[in-house]
Amino acid sequence: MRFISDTDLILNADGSVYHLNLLPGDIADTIILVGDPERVPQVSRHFDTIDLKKGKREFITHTGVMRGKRLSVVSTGIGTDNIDIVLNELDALVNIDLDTRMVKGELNQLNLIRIGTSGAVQADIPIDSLLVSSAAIGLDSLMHYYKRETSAADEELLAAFSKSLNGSGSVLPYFAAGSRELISILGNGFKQGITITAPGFYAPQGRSVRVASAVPQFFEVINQFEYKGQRITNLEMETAGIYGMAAVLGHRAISFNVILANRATNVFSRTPAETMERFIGEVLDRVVEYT
Ligand SMILES: O=P(O)(O)O[C@H]1O[C@H](CO)[C@@H](O)[C@H]1O
Ligand SMILES: O=c1cc[nH]c(=O)[nH]1
Repeated sequence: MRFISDTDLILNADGSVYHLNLLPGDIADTIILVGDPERVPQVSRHFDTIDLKKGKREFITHTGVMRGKRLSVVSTGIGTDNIDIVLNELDALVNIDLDTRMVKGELNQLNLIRIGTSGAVQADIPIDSLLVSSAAIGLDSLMHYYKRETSAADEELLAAFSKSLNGSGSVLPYFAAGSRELISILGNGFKQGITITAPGFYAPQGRSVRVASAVPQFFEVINQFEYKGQRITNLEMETAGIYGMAAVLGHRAISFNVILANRATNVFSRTPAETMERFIGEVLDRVVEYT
């Protein structure tokens, strides 16, 4: 088995992983991932006990127990560059012996459940609704750096999308599916669709403020793309990285999108905090009951 060097996996003086500042045992095997660090206490206030609070930079973790189920909530900050860090370090906490720096003989599988905000791209997806990402297309480049296997069907969809987005070839997208098992257990009854994970909030999501977009028709392509009955439903900034990294590391992931904006109708929620609060409660109820 391969020894993992001091610079491949950096540990702090107390033995904790470099960015998350966590030790093995600090996390549960079911983890809620949120972008905004301020959403961490909004989730953990539903726990009956909070046994651990740690953090560094934007990566805040609370671990506790809700109705007998041990849960962690971890903030990732914004973007898939942070997802690379969070998923690798969470995996290291459960699958690498940090004393010997060897991969464990028996691997552990985490349940990773994202609750994030998002913008819908279809007029029929209401603001203040919850949507599950069946899969995601990453317009960032994270998963191009990892060896991975993809199915022929996924590659076909991706090729069709890539062709319609950029004849010029300036964007190299990747496709990553969520855990079918988690989606059928936890996502039952919610609208589902393909999420676009963008490497930014403004031009990379088709927004125009002062500088013109270099990818013409970005929004129209995303809004009109259809492949064998599948369509793109929403835009955000982490899900493709979470789905891609969870798959290569052997974990299960599902992403819940709290729809605060509708980009097709240009309407933004008037009650973003209340909507988030309601769906945190709903998702946690399902997580506690079914995982
Ligand atoms: O609400 P969170 O989880 O941060 O997610 C969304 O909000 C941020 C942009 O405002 C991006 O991180 C996007 O993915
Ligand atoms: O439009 C939106 C709303 C929330 N988060 C995003 O990334 N985009």
